[in-house]
Amino acid sequence: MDYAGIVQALQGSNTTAGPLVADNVVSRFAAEHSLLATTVGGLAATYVFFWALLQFTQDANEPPLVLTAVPFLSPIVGIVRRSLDFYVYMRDKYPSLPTYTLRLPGLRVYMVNSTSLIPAVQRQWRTLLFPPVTAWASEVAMGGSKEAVNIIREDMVTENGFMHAFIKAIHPALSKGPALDNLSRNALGTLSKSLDSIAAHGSKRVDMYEWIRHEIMMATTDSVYGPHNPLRDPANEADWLKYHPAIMFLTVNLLPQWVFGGAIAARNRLANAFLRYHDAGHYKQGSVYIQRWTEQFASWSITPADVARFHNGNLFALVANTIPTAFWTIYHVFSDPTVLRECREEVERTVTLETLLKGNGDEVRTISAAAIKEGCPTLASTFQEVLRIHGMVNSVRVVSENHVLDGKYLLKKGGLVMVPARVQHRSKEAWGDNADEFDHRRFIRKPGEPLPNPNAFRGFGGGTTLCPGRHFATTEILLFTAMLLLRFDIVRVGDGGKWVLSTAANSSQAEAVEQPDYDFQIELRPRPVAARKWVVSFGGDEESALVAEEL
Ligand code: HEM
Repeated sequence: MDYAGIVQALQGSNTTAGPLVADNVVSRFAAEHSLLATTVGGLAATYVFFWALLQFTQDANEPPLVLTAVPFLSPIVGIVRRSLDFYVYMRDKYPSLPTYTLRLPGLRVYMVNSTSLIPAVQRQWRTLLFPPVTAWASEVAMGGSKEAVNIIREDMVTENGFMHAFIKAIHPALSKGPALDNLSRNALGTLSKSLDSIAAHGSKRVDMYEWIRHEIMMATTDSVYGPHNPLRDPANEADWLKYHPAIMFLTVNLLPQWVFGGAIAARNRLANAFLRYHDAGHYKQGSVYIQRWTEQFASWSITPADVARFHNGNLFALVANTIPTAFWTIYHVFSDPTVLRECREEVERTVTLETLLKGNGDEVRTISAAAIKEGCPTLASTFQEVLRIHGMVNSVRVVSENHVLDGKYLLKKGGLVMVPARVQHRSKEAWGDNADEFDHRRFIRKPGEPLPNPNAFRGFGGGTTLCPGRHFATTEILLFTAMLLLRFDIVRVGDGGKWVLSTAANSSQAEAVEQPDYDFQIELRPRPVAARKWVVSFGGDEESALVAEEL
């Protein structure tokens, strides 16, 4: 019976036929629609069941529960719908909540909004653990064997466990000192050679992101892996480009692995290339960093096949964030005439010119890392503003036992704590009313003005997991940008020469920095001094490391 028929029958029940006819009509309707009634009833019962489950399993002392309209599913819908904007949207929707709970199927997520709660989270690094996140990625995204992952998982709390020992072992090779200077010197050596070659051949048109990606990839991996850098083989670089976009999906692990068959095959080929590098002992000619890194695995009896798999993870740490950060820095410096002028003036003042008396009187121009550090506050501030505006790390911690955060909020064992950088970076309380705008001078220290709250800056994370590679990345990016400023003009090709900031909505959330949604062409035009001899100097008696937090 269709709708019109039902209406007609029910209207008929008010006529002379009386209540008997009406009863018949209703029972016929009920009989014919029993399936619909059962379904609606079932759905209602299911809804009530899950709603009750949600309410009864939520402790009153946990952070307030939100997004419960469709129990366990509303948060997923919100995350999928709003993607990167989800966390800021939630902060604005619930401005009075320092922290809140999201309930997903089988999982509690405690989101941290309030800047003042961040030190409390970071202090509890033995209870709110980062190593399980690394162990998980080692298994599902890098394909580590069960044996190797068990070694990583065995003790994730004390200094006796693999992860803490590992981080402790690599830190000195990435901290101020000769090992870091060598890393930076070699990376800048590769970049200089590439710029020399462009300068020698006149202008060059490139796709901006792709060009920076390749340059940073080669410079970083040359300096880390040494003369036998596997990424120098174009086949290995191509395999990285096939594997990299799948890392986020492999880490989330919702879809079956065969969906990513091509990416996994590329990952395995790349691991084989690293295995050959490892077996030949080529790391011994690489940086101190890669030597310590490798020795650490060996001392925990992790097999070469697994070491090779974890090289893929190391490659991710090395380049996944350095590349987009370099891109946005160069973009913001060259796309805005004011930023360009101010940064170029600063950098030009640091250059020392030496005329060689021997030979034919050639000139040598030297950029010193120490002089850039001391003399370029606007460039340094622009770099930090890039990390503030484009930094999007979602620091995740696993709750290893019930814990009352800051004496107020019960966090239950097995839950996740998340500190989304974007919430902090777009906080008006921390950064003022123009928090959403790019202000290249924001980080320049002005006398009498208070410094911004350091907890609201999450570009390199914070606490015990503060990025150990931050000095290397900072030095590489700032000196690359400085060399470009000195030697090249950059012109936007197409679109009437207008620089338009790319959206970043499709960014992989495995990364700590947004990635542009599209690429575009630029032309590198050598300035009159471009083809002269340029030298980048490090070390000596000077303090050369561009230490991120000292900028
Ligand atoms: C601009 C470039 C970079 C950015 C923005 C960046 C960002 C970050 C962030 C935000 C974290 C903390 C993650 C968290 O707490 O959840 C982190 C951790 C880490 N980063 Fe970086 N990173 C960069 C470059 C590098 C480089 C070049 C290396 C390697 C030499 C590196 C190695 C690491 C490692 C090993 C960790 C984990 C630390 C731990 O487990 O305690 N990063 N990075």
